[in-house]
Amino acid sequence: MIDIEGVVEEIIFRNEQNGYTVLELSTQGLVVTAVGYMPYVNIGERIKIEGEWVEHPDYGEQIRVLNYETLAPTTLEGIEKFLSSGLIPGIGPVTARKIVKKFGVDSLNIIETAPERLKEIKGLSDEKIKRICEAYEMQKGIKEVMVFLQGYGISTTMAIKIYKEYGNNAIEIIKQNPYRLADDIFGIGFKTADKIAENLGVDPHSLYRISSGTRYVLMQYAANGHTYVPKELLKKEAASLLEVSEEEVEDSFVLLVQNEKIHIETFEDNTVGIYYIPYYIAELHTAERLFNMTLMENEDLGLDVQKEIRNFEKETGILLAENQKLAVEEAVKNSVVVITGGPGTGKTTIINCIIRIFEKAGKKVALAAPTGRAAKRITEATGKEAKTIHRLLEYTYSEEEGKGFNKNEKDPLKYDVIIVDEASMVDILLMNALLKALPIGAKLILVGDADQLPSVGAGNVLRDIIDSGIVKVIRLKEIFRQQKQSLIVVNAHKINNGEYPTYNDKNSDFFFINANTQEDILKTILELVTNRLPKAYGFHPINDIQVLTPMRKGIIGVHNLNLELQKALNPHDKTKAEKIMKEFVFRVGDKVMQIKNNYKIKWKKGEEEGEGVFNGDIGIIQSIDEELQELTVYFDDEKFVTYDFSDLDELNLSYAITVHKSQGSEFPVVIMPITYGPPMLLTRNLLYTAVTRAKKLVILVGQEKYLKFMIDNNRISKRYSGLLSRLKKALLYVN
Ligand SMILES: Nc1ncnc2c1ncn2[C@@H]1O[C@H](COP(=O)(O)OP(=O)(O)OP(=O)(O)O)[C@@H](O)[C@H]1O
Repeated sequence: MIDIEGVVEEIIFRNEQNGYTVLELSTQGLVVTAVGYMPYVNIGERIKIEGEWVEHPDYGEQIRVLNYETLAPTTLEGIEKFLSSGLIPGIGPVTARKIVKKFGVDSLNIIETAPERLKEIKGLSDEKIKRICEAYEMQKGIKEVMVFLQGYGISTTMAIKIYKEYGNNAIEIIKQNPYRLADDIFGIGFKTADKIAENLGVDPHSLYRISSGTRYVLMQYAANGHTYVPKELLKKEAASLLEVSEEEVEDSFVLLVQNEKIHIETFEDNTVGIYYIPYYIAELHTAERLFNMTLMENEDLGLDVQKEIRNFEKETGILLAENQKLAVEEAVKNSVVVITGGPGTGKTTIINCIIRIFEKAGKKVALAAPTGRAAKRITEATGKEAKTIHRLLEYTYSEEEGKGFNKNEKDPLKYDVIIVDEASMVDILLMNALLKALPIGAKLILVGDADQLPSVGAGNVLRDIIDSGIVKVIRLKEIFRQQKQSLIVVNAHKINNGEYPTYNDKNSDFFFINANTQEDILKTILELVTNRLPKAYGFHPINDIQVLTPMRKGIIGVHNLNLELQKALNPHDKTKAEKIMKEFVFRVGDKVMQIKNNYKIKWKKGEEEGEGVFNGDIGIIQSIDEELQELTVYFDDEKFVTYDFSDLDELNLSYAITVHKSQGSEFPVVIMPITYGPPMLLTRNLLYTAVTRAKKLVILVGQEKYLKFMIDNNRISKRYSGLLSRLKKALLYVN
């Protein structure tokens, strides 16, 4: 065993995931190579290592590090290197040199204990000094977290996230309840938290561990769209995750009920479902509130609705079909209605007519949609500003109070009528929040397409409401768009009815290109995006064309398509900044998508500021700043959002996205590969959703037999949701 102290000259390699590092250490005039687990060692730092000499077949003699300790750098050169290594956002090589020139070997001490003295350096603003001090403090905290979590495969990025979430109490919080990591930190799963717990001495059979695991399984199910999990299934899954008996899992239910973490419900058919409590409350209240609304006396508008419809027809030149008129009348008559129909069936036209009538009657009307993109679209189509539901309800986040909506039962919305477009995307939590904020007597008009894939979040809200029979539902079937010329619309309806689409008519907007292998499909897609479509139609390859795919993996899976499309559309270029990630590179000009709801992240839109970027939001990378360790995205809804590098796992390239993630968005052109894959993915529902995302052109590429397979495959994956049965029960009660 040897002991060496030296200054880190160079990091030659680092595996961010497990901290394995190869570095060059200068010690007493010599430079030696050291390898081993040293996740948080940085250039310029002085370290003390313990290890042994080994002979590497290719690289020669090196030290295998068994233990290490970091010491603050002491030489001028070391301090300068350390400061400029990128560890402290805000300090680059120039600032580092200035600081060291001024304060010499005392530099780090001054940053730590007398930061106000940094003012003595020319060109450092107060704001920058504040940032430097915060970053210095933070990196010390992160280092502590890293050391504490050594050996659990926690990457530096994860440690930063943990520190940012819990601050200086991180270690204390983890010690108290390591399972919180799996709930709070995106990217840390139950297994990792469980390993930490084991090392902290948590008994594998303790109720504490088992109830944490059970709750985790429930949350996973919720993330996949279920509001509850059947009891037997939950027992099985939790027992297998935790490697304990199903009886032990069942025992944990008692504690979880006591602590108000879960709710156990026996349904009409005697099956038992277990809810994670927020979903139970949301479901229960949604059912209650909807039911109460249907009992509400309806106020007379004091207008002749028929006459108003005739006026609307005169002004727009559109003669409403009977069913459309009915939709308008029912919207006026009832306190809740659902208007559902496929593309081009006149939903927007009806919304326009409804807004007009209510506003003429002096009512205040709010228009909202679940996503920024959908809100923007309906704003353009109606000329009336639509908000996202989050904004309508004044979503806020604060450190003290956490996330929440300012608009709720205590401070309800000040509108008489709320129209929600793309209602199929509203999940149970959001529906509950919306209903909570409705003032007594207000009307709710839900407009959407119930045949789309259901919401990303938990629940089957729109379909359950429709199927329950509790509210008036108007189904629009007739297609009006462009005198039925658009094959996209005609084919969407055909697909939805289980018929095969027509395509490849000259000058039409729906094409199928045959390609037999996945390699050929990929080649064809690349050629279409980069060359054929821009040339033939003038479409912009990044802004206008969206590749959608059912799959995540494989040649035409979302990951590989993104790599290939990035190479073709936004290749490496010395003038464009880049940030290397684990499996790909982010580059200025890349199209990216947010892949989880982030309620805290700040955005700016002109003078306006706010928080929250949501799953499915798409934008373009505007800038990457290595020194500040930040990446800025310009989103479709004109918001600028700056991400800290440690939050970049919330973004993905989005030249290609999965059909699931495309819900609620529309694109001028949609291209989709059609090939073999798991039957649960190749469904009619999914094809219908993909096709209806396109406004101007659909191109399917692949084999026709799989297109047929999809249309014939009418399976709808089951969602465990209790809303339908609650609403039905309520209806029985009235009848
Ligand atoms: N009764 C009608 N007679 C003639 N044209 C109509 C009628 N209703 C709607 N349209 C026209 O059909 C087209 C599609 O209508 P609209 O945009 O309202 O449908 P939509 O259901 O909102 O479709 P999407 O959801 O696909 O946007 C529009 O051009 C509209 O003007």
